[in-house]
Amino acid sequence: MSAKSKRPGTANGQQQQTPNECVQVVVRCRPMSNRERSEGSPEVVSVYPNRGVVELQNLIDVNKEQRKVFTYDAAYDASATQTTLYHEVVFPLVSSVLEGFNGCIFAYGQTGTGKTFTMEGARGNDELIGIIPRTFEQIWLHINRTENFQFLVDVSYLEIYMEELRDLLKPKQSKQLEVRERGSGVYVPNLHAINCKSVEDMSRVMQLGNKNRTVGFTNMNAHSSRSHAIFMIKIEMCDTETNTIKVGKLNLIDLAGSERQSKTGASAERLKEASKINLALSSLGNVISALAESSPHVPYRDSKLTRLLQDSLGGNSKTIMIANIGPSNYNYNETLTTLRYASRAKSIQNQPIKNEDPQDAKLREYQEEIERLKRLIAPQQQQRSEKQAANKKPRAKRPKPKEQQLALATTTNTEPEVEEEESTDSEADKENEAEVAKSNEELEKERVENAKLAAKLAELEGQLVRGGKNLLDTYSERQIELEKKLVEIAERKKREIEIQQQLELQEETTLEIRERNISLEQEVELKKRKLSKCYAKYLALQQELNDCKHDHNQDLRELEMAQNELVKELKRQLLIIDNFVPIEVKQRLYTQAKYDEEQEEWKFSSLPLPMSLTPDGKFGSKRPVSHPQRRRPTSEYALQEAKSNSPSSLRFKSENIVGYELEMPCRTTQEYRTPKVSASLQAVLAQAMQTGSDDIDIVDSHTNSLRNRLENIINGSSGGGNGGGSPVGQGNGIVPAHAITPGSGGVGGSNGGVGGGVRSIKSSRGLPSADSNRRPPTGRVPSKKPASAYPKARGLVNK
Ligand SMILES: Nc1ncnc2c1ncn2[C@@H]1O[C@H](COP(=O)(O)OP(=O)(O)OP(=O)(O)O)[C@@H](O)[C@H]1O
Repeated sequence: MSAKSKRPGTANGQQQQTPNECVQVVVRCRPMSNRERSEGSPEVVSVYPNRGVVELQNLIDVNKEQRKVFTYDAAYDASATQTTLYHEVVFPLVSSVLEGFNGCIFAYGQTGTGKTFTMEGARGNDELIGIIPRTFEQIWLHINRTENFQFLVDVSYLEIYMEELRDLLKPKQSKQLEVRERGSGVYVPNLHAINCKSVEDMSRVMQLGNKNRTVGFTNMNAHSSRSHAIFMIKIEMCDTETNTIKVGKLNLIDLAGSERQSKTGASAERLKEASKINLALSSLGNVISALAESSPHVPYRDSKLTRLLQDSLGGNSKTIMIANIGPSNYNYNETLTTLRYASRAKSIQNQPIKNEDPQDAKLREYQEEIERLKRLIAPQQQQRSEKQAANKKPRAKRPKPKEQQLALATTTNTEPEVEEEESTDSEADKENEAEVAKSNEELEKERVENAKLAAKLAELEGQLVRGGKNLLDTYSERQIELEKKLVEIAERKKREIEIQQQLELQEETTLEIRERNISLEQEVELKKRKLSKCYAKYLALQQELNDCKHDHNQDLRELEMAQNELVKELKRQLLIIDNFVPIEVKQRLYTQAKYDEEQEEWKFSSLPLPMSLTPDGKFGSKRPVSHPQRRRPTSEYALQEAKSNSPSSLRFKSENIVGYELEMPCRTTQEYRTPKVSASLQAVLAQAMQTGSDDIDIVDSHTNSLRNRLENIINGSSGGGNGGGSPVGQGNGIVPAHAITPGSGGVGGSNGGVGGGVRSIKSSRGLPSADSNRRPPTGRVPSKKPASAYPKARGLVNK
């Protein structure tokens, strides 16, 4: 979704738009850790809080630019206290939230640089409490001071662990949490919210959530956050005089730290976590870069984290990014990356909106419900009291026909029938009593109903907090004054930094203007200087590009390593499945396993147990029952299977593992195959073997020429003597090694002809003779040897 296309609508009530506002970026550098000190790693970060400047020194590569300077909205060194940071940076933002704006503060940085310390603080030390608990105090101080206002404060707490949303206030909730979008921004349906009425209530909720948060040990941080945690506060405020409602939402985010696997010493599980953390953080980096470059496409949908931060980055929220860094040279590359992202984030523009009279305000709903309940209860109470009064009065006897008769009788002086009169009287009394009992019953019912309504009314009214109630209980006047002064000082400091930065900028421009007005010669000089400046900038950019490439490659390598680890783990598990899980079970598991695209994980669909109909007509399990006389529970089925010889019964013979045959490794070599030798040559060889000689040398594999040469040798054995003119010396042929001597006629001096494809085949007797020992095994023709004295008719000559 593009940054421009994504603007919250005004469908739900009025949303007052204010001018665009940049994301406020603050850098905080923590002190050197004990480990860094003991390792003697030098400090390479210099912070100039008065100018909002951070300087990073490069001690690693002398060929690169030595100092890198970054400017931010504010910069804090190791000496900055939690209170200073809160008053100077966070206080104004929370004040805006209390006016009905959306606000977001997120801590970003490498692992172990103090994100959790900044957001939550150190537990058990009031001076060191972090931003989140301090916002509780500011919010309730404001509520307790504000008269004629009703407040409704709800708190939620969630984490993103391995790309999955988890409700930290209801960790066992089975419903899958999702990020959704509507007119007023992103939200998480079904996320549990707890109503709070004091600082203590909110602290309790925070502690409850922290207990459920995923943390772990790494080499870089003993208490490392393995998830991104988001603490959400929603404050609805109603002006009781004008009856207008405002809603302020504050998201306080402690991100998990980016980390290098090599430094954190991650195990397989930590590696998976780290790769998800790094992926989410790199998608956050991509969103920041896209927004900074006003790219038409902003990849919010790449991760759950960026989806949740959609309103805070390029959306309708006032946002503060706190970039945490470490001072040591050991973390130079990570610090540089954080400073670069922080620098880019400065140019992200948001369009904060004031949420006035939103339709979905719970407070309005509650007020309407309270009114309705009040309207219901009041007339019922009146009716009840009337009824009660009526029941208490002695009931006037109804004018009965008999009384009328009596009256008539007195006037006419006739005698009434007394007996009849008495019986009708008692009947009327009975009727009266029944009526009273009935109305009492009705009254009781109404009373119970009313009590229920009153309880609901009390509950709803209890959730709403009236402002301006117990100001003096919470803070004394002097404290309030002090707070005001602190905020004023913070404002002044902020302005000072701004002025200082403007001054520096103006100085630069004045210098440029002055330089512009000088002579031509100087202009050349100026241009040269400008050129060198540009060149330096170009070099710096090139350097940055190289660094980015290097970072990218490193990320890639780490991902590959993570992938390798995962593949290894997968192979191990497959090996276990292949060797230790029975085939039927394996097949059943494979058919049951389904990949859930949405959750990106495998799930088992449960298959019903095989059921059969028993003789008495009931369904029973097919699973065989255990045999009673066995040492360990064994089913009938297993016993039957054990007796049979089918391959599947192996698992029932004894223990599974013992019953399986070993899987032998596959063969990687081939059987030795004797080379093809022509029949004639074989015959010759066989003949030669019969001579009982030790070694025979055969030179060349050409059968025909072999035959020729053999014949030559056999026929012209006399020529084997001195000066025989044999063709042997001319190249290929079977050469009786001893026959080839320098002095042997045609052979002499023609050793070159014997070279090339010389092969040596030993006789089956294997061991070389004493003679052969003397001969070099290279197949080269010995230079001096006596002429052969062996029978020539056989074609081969013994050594
Ligand atoms: N400004 C600071 N002053 C003193 N100590 C600090 C400061 N910042 C961080 N620390 C200490 O550094 C250590 C690591 O801090 P913390 O756990 O907050 O890092 P983190 O960035 O949240 O790490 P992770 O991403 O692994 O969760 C803690 O012991 C913390 O007390």
